[in-house]
Amino acid sequence: MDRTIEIYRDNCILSYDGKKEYFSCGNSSGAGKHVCLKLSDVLALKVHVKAGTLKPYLVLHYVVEGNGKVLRTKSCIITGEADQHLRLKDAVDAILNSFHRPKRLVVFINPNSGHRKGVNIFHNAVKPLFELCDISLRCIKTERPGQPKELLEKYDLRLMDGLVAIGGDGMFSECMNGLLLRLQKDAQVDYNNPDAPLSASTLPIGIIPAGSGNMLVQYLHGTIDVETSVIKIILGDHLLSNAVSVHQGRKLSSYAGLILEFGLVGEMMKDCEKFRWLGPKRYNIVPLGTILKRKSVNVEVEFIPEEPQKVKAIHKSRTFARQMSLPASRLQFQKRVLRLNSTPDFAEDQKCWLKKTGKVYGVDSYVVTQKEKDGNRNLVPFFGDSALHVWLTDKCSLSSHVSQLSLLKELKPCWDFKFIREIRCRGYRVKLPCSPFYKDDCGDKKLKKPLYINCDGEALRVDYPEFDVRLHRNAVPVFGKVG
Ligand SMILES: Nc1ncnc2c1ncn2[C@@H]1O[C@H](COP(=O)(O)OP(=O)(O)OP(=O)(O)O)[C@@H](O)[C@H]1O
Repeated sequence: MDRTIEIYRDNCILSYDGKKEYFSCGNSSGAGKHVCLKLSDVLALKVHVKAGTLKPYLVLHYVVEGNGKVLRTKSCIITGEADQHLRLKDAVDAILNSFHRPKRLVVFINPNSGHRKGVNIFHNAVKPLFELCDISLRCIKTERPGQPKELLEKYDLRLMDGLVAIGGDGMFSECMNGLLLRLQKDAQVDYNNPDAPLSASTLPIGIIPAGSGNMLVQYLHGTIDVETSVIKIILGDHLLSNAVSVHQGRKLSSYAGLILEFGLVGEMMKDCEKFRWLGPKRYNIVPLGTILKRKSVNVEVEFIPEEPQKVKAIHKSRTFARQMSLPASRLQFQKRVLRLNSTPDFAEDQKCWLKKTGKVYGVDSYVVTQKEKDGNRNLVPFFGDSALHVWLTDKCSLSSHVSQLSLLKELKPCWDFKFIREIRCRGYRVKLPCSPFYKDDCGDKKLKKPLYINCDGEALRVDYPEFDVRLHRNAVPVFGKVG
């Protein structure tokens, strides 16, 4: 029987058995097995030549869902005549091109993340899949902290459809910082001013888990499976994620894309850094010591409360535009993304600031917030929330505090405690009125003893008795879909 091969109209790729009764995809494991695929699950269609006979055949590579939200690749052989192959290949390639999947990626590998497997992961699990899908890669193995930021400062962004960080949350954060800072410079944004609207990125960032902390990947894909992360990047879907900026001493200290925890958790990260030689195990051991010596600190937290009405109005007035750093041609790849004045004009809102004061163990905020799903106690991540979720941990017994932190670690609701005060806001300022300070040569007040913020898994030093945090909505697209 002659096998002709066709693209069927309902978005399935199929081989036609010649009887017009059913459509099937020739399968290497045996004839007659019918595979129905959505074209959006197709990764690539490759022409191969059978050794000896020189007869060409096609191999279709596609995605299937496995258990526990994991994605896997599968392939099947499609037989037929050479002219049919050509027709099918052209048709499939045209369809795949119309999906605007990334074609050129810059990959930053942190070889020292987690169990130091980043380079192996790249060669064994990442590169082969990207190559299969004809994605050209510029691969940079980092040699020191700060390198992605340095490279991105000058990198020709026209040469990429996205960034990929192989490492942990810290590596993602560093790439995001490098990209956002570069874009602020290009757009001449006064990034040292906490109230300056952020120029958002239209270049997506992907993350492939290889670190000790892979929370962002877990949030995004519901699994920290490497192959799933690679497939999600290839498929090109992305969601808009918020970021926050941290300013102190009239300067931008950092952006964060995941978490910002001042006080106890910041101290934990600083203590963990001293035990880096222990590897990822340090995160299980060292925090116990930090919590035993926990200290509260007097704070004044001034914040701009969430105002749903107002936030909605601001969204309407946003315009659509292109990444300033990208030439028009590259934008074929970009989905239309909001060109944000991602921060509402805070200066206008000075009157709206509210204040909470007290002695606290921490002022913590999630950039990716968590919402309870369907009334049950399981939390689902929310990347584009209209406000920051901030909580103050007041003085409490050690046992209650440990219970609360354990819930937090297990990603369970942990705010139903009397000593937790919650705020939803668009930005806040932490003042440390009772922390000893001195005046430096410029007359600026500086803390005698630095305090720390856990900024996306890295310890960020607080040197000034005041710092500012601002939410920037939809600041950066991230490859993947929640779920
Ligand atoms: N080659 C390198 N050597 C050491 N540190 C690096 C290197 N490249 C990047 N870094 C820095 O390492 C930090 C942590 O990276 P990452 O999140 O990938 O690893 P992690 O294992 O999850 O975290 P940590 O190492 O802090 O436990 C990042 O802030 C990044 O700047």
